[in-house]
Amino acid sequence: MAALGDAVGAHIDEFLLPIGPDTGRFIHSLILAKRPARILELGTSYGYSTLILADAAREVGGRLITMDLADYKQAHARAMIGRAGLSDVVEFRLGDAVAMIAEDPGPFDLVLLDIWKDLYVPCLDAFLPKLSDEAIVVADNMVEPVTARPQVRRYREAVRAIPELQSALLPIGSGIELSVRWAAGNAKL
Ligand SMILES: C[S@@+](CC[C@H](N)C(=O)[O-])C[C@H]1O[C@@H](n2cnc3c(N)ncnc32)[C@H](O)[C@@H]1O
Repeated sequence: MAALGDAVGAHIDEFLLPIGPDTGRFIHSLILAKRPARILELGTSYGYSTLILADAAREVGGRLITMDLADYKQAHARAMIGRAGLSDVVEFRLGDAVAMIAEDPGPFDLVLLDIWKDLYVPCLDAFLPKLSDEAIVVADNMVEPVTARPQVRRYREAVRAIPELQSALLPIGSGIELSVRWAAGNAKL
């Protein structure tokens, strides 16, 4: 079994690893309800979650920026988005997400964090100053896979230590941490 784990680890980049249908349905509903204007996806991969985010973004007149390091994955995702007639909703950005977030002026109204798990905290640090008031951050893989738990635990600790973010772990799909930015001065608080 250990050998199988090592073999999977060596080829992890080739697997699909999508958010799955439950998390997909949840985020789709969230977008229809909150109507974010500017959505950021960290981890395009082959476009499973990109299609869901883009479909919801189109319904509410929003735009999606999606980032990934792998050109061959984004090429596939771009083709799928084209076939779905969603190309005008999505902007594909290729490169290191942490660097590309730093270059973007923001604001971000909804973020899907589904990149390699050691990058969750660096990505959080990069997009935190660019979140709009009441922005939502959905971070995937809080429960599964088990091998990612030490890294996602560090993310949960980091996100819960930020006073302007209210956070909860939801048992949806692979486990998601849902955080909302409630800044001081928000009349709803
Ligand atoms: C779990 S997959 C994303 C799955 C996708 N959200 C879905 O539901 O189909 C994580 C992705 O993060 C990408 N990635 C890893 N390191 C990155 C980095 N430094 N910058 C941008 N993307 C990166 C990988 O290429 C991989 O496609």
